[in-house]
Amino acid sequence: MKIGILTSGGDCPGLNAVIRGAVLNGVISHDAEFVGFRWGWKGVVEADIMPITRHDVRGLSKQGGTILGSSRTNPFEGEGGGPDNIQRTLDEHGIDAIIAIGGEGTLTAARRLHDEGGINVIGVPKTIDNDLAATDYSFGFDTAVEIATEAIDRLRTTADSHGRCMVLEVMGRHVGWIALHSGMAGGAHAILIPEQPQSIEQICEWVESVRGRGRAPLIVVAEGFTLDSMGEAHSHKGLDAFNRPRLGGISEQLAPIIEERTGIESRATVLGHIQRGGAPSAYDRVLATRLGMAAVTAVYDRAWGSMVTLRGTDIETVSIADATHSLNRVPQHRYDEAKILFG
Ligand SMILES: Nc1ncnc2c1ncn2[C@@H]1O[C@H](COP(=O)(O)OP(=O)(O)OP(=O)(O)O)[C@@H](O)[C@H]1O
Ligand SMILES: O=P(O)(O)OC[C@H]1O[C@](O)(CO)[C@@H](O)[C@@H]1O
Ligand SMILES: [Mg+2]
Repeated sequence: MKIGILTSGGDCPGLNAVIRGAVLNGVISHDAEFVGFRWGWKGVVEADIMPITRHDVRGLSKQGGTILGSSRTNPFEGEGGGPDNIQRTLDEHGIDAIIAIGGEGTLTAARRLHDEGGINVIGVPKTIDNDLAATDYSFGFDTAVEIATEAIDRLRTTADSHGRCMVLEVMGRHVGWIALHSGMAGGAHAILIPEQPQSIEQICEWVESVRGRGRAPLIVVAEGFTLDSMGEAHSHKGLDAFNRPRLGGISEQLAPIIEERTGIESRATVLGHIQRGGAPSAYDRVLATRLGMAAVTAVYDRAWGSMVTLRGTDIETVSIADATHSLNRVPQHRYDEAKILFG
């Protein structure tokens, strides 16, 4: 078989490890041939296709980013878009199946191409946010948490030196998993996540209680967090390619308010894309490699329209529809557990 691979949506440490896992399993176990679509669905729509050999994936599991490039192109748009045109392109290039590695948007597009046009697609979940349902963890999350935790550790020493309040902003558009895990790992005094709007009074109460014990307060906030007085998440950077607000900057809103209300000098740090760059952790390399290998097995099982997933310690297969109908949000009991440590 000839299998085409694409990476779409925001990049994520571990994408290259998925590609390597797929190619090695395909070549070794099935004598498969591989090509890559450049820049996500854009490469499918524009037939921008490159060969991927076993040689091309050498040493790739530790490499950040994606050798194929990524974008937020919609595969239903443009001259070569839509299931009929895409099937024609696949036929012209003798491609039997697509392995689509992406988040909820990419996988929804993959499901529609399969359901509406019969395209042979297998999905692989990727997101540093860990917001995809139907998989216990997604690769990239562990790496992002590690990077955010290191940032907390570093902010703590400078905060202590000046007696300041530090507000660290991490990614997490709809869910607060990165904030929750890095905040717990780094001993944050408050963790603010999209699932749990808070009042500014409550935040300042936590800050003052920390100062009362002679400590420098450290707050972790996810970019999608809202104060209970805000209608929607803070955004001042315009829209993304799919016309959604680009988030970021809530920490810069909070720090001056905290300073004004508590009198504690406060600083904001936006960690941004540092969380998505660089080498994946060992955990993410293993998870990504296993998912890539399993995606090829799913191709040979002709399990079209399904996604490979982590359940406990096993890699399983679910329908993409099941994986995309809801988000993996931080449940109440996990927040309540973390909250015992606030203030
Ligand atoms: N319902 C949909 N139908 C068709 N295409 C879609 C749909 N939702 C998203 N897409 C396309 O898939 C692209 C990738 O989706 P998106 O930008 O949300 O990234 P993602 O795969 O979810 O990864 P990330 O974790 O970065 O959000 C979108 O830019 C859009 O072009
Ligand atoms: O800056 P970009 O690449 O458009 O995307 C940023 C978004 O992508 C993510 O990193 C992953 O979905 C979000 O946390 C963030 O809001
Ligand atoms: Mg998305």
